[in-house]
Amino acid sequence: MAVHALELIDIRCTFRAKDDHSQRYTAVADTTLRIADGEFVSVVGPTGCGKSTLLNVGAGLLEPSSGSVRVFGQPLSGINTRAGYMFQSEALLPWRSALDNVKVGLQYRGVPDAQAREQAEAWLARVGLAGFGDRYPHQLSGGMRKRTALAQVLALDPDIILMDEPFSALDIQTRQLMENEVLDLWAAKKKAVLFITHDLDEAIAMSDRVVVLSAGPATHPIGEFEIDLPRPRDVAEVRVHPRFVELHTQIWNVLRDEVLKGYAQQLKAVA
Ligand SMILES: Nc1ncnc2c1ncn2[C@@H]1O[C@H](COP(=O)(O)OP(=O)(O)OP(=O)(O)O)[C@@H](O)[C@H]1O
Repeated sequence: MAVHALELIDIRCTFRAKDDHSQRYTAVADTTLRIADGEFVSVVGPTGCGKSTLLNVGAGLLEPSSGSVRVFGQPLSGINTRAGYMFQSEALLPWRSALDNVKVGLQYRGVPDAQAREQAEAWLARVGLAGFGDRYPHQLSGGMRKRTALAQVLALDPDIILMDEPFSALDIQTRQLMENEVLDLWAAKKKAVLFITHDLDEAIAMSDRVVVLSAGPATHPIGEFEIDLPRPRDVAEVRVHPRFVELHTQIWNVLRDEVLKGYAQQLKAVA
């Protein structure tokens, strides 16, 4: 049997409720998610359902209340050192240049300075930022900052890439450019990717497989779809492919009720 890059097995995550610490809130329950080596898997679900919680479990940043995590067949304890993590929010150090931001992870790993510089420059060039290495984050556009963050993650050559709505803050054109760039980089190295998004179009355009989560509490997978669209893909062009439209309809049929439930819960929470 093939070894999976990442396995989340029978995961449950229970937190103390934010407003009343005597109460418990089970965000995720009965969730098993396996990602094969080289597979691109997206997880979609209504807002607040537990997508980031699952990603944090896979990154080793959050210990589940029960269940287990395996990385290339080995039980995970502590931080998942084989994974690189790209967040929704800005993760660049504002006082470091783009080049130094990409270098920092390599330096923590003990790569000598000259070599770290060379690798960081090569990665900045690969994400289209050759010549921008001396700019500070505030001197870069939102898309350029995302490219820098991407170079920062990929420079470490992780076997697993965890991405939590990395492009949600970008305008649609920049977002599609970045999505295509990620697909090109992924096709060259074929790492396992766990991609979290609430955007179903993005999930279908990028992935080999889309997993749909239920609304919370006790979020769990309620559908799983193989995305059998041809590759290489252009995320803008693939959206008009008849099979894309078919898959979108099938998945949306499963997701729609959960989105409505999630929305109703949000309204209740602010009432
Ligand atoms: N540390 C925590 N303590 C208490 N509750 C938490 C904690 N982390 C997450 N939660 C709750 O668990 C649920 C799932 O949160 P999570 O951030 O994983 O959802 P999400 O699907 O990623 O959300 P979004 O779509 O808004 O990004 C939410 O109700 C959240 O308030």
